[in-house]
Amino acid sequence: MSVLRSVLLAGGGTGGHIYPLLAFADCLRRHDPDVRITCVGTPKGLENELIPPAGYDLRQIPAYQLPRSVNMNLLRTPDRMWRSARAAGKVVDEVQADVVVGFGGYVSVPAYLAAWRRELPIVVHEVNVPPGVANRMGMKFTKFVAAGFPHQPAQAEALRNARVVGVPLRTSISHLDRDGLREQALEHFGLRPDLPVLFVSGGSQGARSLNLAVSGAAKEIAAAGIQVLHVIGARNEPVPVPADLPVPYVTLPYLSEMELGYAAADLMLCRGGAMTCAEVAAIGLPAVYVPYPHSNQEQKRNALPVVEAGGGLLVDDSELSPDWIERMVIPLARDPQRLAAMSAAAAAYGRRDGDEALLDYVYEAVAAQ
Ligand SMILES: CC(=O)N[C@H]1[C@@H](OP(=O)(O)OP(=O)(O)OC[C@H]2O[C@@H](n3ccc(=O)[nH]c3=O)[C@H](O)[C@@H]2O)O[C@H](CO)[C@@H](O)[C@@H]1O
Repeated sequence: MSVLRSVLLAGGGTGGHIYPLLAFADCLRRHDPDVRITCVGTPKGLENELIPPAGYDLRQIPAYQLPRSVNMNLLRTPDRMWRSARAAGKVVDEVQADVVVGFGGYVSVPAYLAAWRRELPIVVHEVNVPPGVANRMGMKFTKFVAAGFPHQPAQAEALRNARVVGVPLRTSISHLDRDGLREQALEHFGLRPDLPVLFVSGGSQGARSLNLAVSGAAKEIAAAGIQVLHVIGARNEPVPVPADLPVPYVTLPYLSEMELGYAAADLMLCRGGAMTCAEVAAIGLPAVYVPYPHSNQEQKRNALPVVEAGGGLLVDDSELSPDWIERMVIPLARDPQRLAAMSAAAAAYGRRDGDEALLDYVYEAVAAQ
C-alpha cells in the first residue's frame, strides 16, 4: 500500500456532496494522522459552514457557472472555469497533493482540471445513482470512478464501470448500535418504550408533502398506538398536530444527532436523498421512501435498489396522503415480523464501510500512477 502525504478533497454546494467528503476525511485521518488534508470550496458555498468547523483546511477558489451539459469541448470551457482551475492548481502545487478526490458539485471540476493538467491521480466519488454534471465531467479524466450504489443498467450509463464502494458515512451512523442506543434515544425525545415509533424526515430541508400527509393522519396513527418523531425542516411551517393525542407525537425543526432518531425508530418515512438512502439501509432501518418528484427522478433512482432488495416501500409523492398513510404505513408499523424482514433486507443491501472502501480505492489509484 502506497503512503499518502497530501490529499486534496473537492466537493461542495450541497450537503449531499460535503457529508461524504467529511466522512472520508475523518477516515483518512484515523488511518494516517500525518497525512495533509486540504479541501477546496467556493466563497459562498455551504462548504464554508461545514468544513472548517470539522477541523479541515478549506481553500477558496473563485466560483463559476457550471455548464448544463457534459458534451462540450473542454478547451472551449468558459474562461471563468479556467480561472478557477488555475486557482485550484495553485492549491494543488502548494500542498503538493498526491491525489485529488472529488465528490461532485461545481467546485470539483476545477480541481479535476488542475489534477489532469499535472497528471495527478484523480478519484471521482458519485453519491447519487444518476451522476451529476460535475462528476460526469470528472469521469472524462480518470478511470478511477467510485459509486455509492450498485449500477442499474437502464439508469446510470456513466457509472457502468465504476467501483461500487458505498457511501462514506459519519461514524456516529456507520458505527451505530440501534438496539444499544434505543433506550437512551427514546428517553431523549420523551417517547415511550412500549410502542412503535415512526420517524419522519424529509432530508436536510424537510419535505412539505410528508409533513402534510403525516400530520393529517396524526389522529389515526395515534389511535393505532404508534408514536411519531417528526423532523419538519428548519424553514417549513410547523405541522398542525392535534393537542389531545393519546400517544406522543414529537416535532422538531432539525435534528443534528440523526443517530438518536434512527435508534428510536422502528420505521422511517423519508425522501430518497442519497445520504438518507445510504444511512437508512446501512443501519437496517425499514423505510417508506417518498422520492422528491423533481430533479430528473434522481431520488427515485436512489431509493429503488434498496426497495427492490426488500428493505422498504416506495410511493410517489403524488400518491402520498393521510389516507395512504392509514392504509399502508399504519399496518406496517404494527407488524414486527414484516419490519424485521425489511430490516434484514435493508442491512444486507446497505453497507457501513463506504469510507474504508473508498480509501482502499484511493490507495489503488495512487499506486497505479
Ligand atoms: C431535493 C434535492 O435536490 N435533494 C438532493 C439533496 O438531498 P438532501 O440534502 O436532503 O440530502 P440527503 O438525503 O442525501 O442527506 C441529508 C443528510 O442530512 C442529514 N440530516 C437530515 C435531516 C436532519 O434533521 N438532520 C440531519 O443530520 C441526514 O442524516 C443526511 O446525512 O442532496 C442529495 C445528495 O446529493 C440528493 O440525492 C437529493 O436528491
